[in-house]
Amino acid sequence: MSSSSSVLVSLTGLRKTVRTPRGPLEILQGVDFQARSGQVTALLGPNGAGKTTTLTIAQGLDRPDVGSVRLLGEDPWHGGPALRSQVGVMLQDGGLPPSASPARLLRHVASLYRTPADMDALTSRLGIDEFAGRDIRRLSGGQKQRVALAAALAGRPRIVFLDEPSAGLDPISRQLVFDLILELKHSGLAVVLTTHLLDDAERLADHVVLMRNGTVERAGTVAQLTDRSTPAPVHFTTPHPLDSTAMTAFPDGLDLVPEPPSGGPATGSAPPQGCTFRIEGITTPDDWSDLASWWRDHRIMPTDVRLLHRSLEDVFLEVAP
Ligand SMILES: Nc1ncnc2c1ncn2[C@@H]1O[C@H](COP(=O)(O)OP(=O)(O)OP(=O)(O)O)[C@@H](O)[C@H]1O
Repeated sequence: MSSSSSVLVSLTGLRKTVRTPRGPLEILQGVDFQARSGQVTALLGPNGAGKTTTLTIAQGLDRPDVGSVRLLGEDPWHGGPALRSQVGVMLQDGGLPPSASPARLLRHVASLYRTPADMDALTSRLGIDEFAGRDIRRLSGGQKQRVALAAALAGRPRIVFLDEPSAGLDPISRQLVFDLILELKHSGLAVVLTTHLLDDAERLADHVVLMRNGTVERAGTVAQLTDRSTPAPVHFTTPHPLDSTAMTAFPDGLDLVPEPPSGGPATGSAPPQGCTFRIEGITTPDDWSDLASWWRDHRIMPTDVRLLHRSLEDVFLEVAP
C-alpha cells in the first residue's frame, strides 16, 4: 500500500431491507467497506451476496436504511455535479444506447466534462477504433464492455466503479483492460471492481472484500486471505518413478507422499505428465537445501516444482454456501 493512499470510499454498518412478496428481506446486514486511492479493491462473493447493492449505495444511486456512506468525504445521495464528475461508473450491462456509435457516444460523454480524458488515446488504447463507427447494438459483448469502460473514464475520475470489467472479453482484450486498470491505479485512482473471476482478483486486487448473505465474510490482501505468509506444501514431478534407494534416503523430518497419477495439484491447472510427489514439512531454508541435495545425490531432475498455496478460489469456496 502506498503511504500516501487515502480512503476515498467508506461504508460503515450498512443495512438494507427490501420488500418481497414473501415479506421483508435483509439484503445487507452490516456491511463495512473501504476503497483507497492508488489501489484496486475487488468485491467478491456468490450470486446474491449483496455486491451490486453495496456498490449502488456507494455510488449514491440508492440509500441504506442504516449506516454511513462517504464518497470523497461526502454523502453521495446528496452529492451534486462536483462530486459526480469525479466518479466513473461502468455498469454490468453497459447501459449504452444501442443506436449510437462508440465514436458518437464517447464524444458526447467527453463533452459533458470540463477537462475530459484524451478520448483518442483511450479508444486507441482499448482497441475501440476498429469498430468506432458501428452501431452499439451490433457490437459483441466484449466490444461493448470496452466502450463502457472508456465512457467511465471520460471525465478523468478519481474513483472508478467497474462491475465485472472483464466479463465477455477475449484474452487479448482482457489484457488491454488489465493493463489500463493497473495504470489507473498507479496514477492514483481508487478502482473498485466486482468480479466472479477469482483469477482476475488475484492478478489485479490490492484489497479483496469477500461477501456472502449481505455481510463481509473476509477482507484483506490476497496474500492475507490465502495465508501466503505460512509455508505451503511442495509438489514436484519427475519423468520417471523414484527408485527405492532414493525413497529410503529421503531427508529426515520431511514427508514424501506419492500423488495418484490422475490427481493434479489443487491449483486448477492441468497436472504435468509424470510421477508427482507431495512434500510436507518444508519450513526452513535448510529443508530446501536438504531437498536439493537429495535431488542431486539421486540424479533426480524435477520437471515441475510448485508451492501449493491456497488459492483465492479455495477461500471463496469455503465462504460460499
Ligand atoms: N429491490 C429488490 N427486491 C428484492 N430483492 C432484491 C432487491 N434488490 C436486491 N435484491 C436481492 O438481494 C440480494 C443481493 O443482490 P445483489 O444484486 O446486491 O447481489 P450480487 O452479490 O451483486 O449478486 P450477483 O453476483 O448475482 O450480481 C439478491 O438475493 C437479490 O435478489
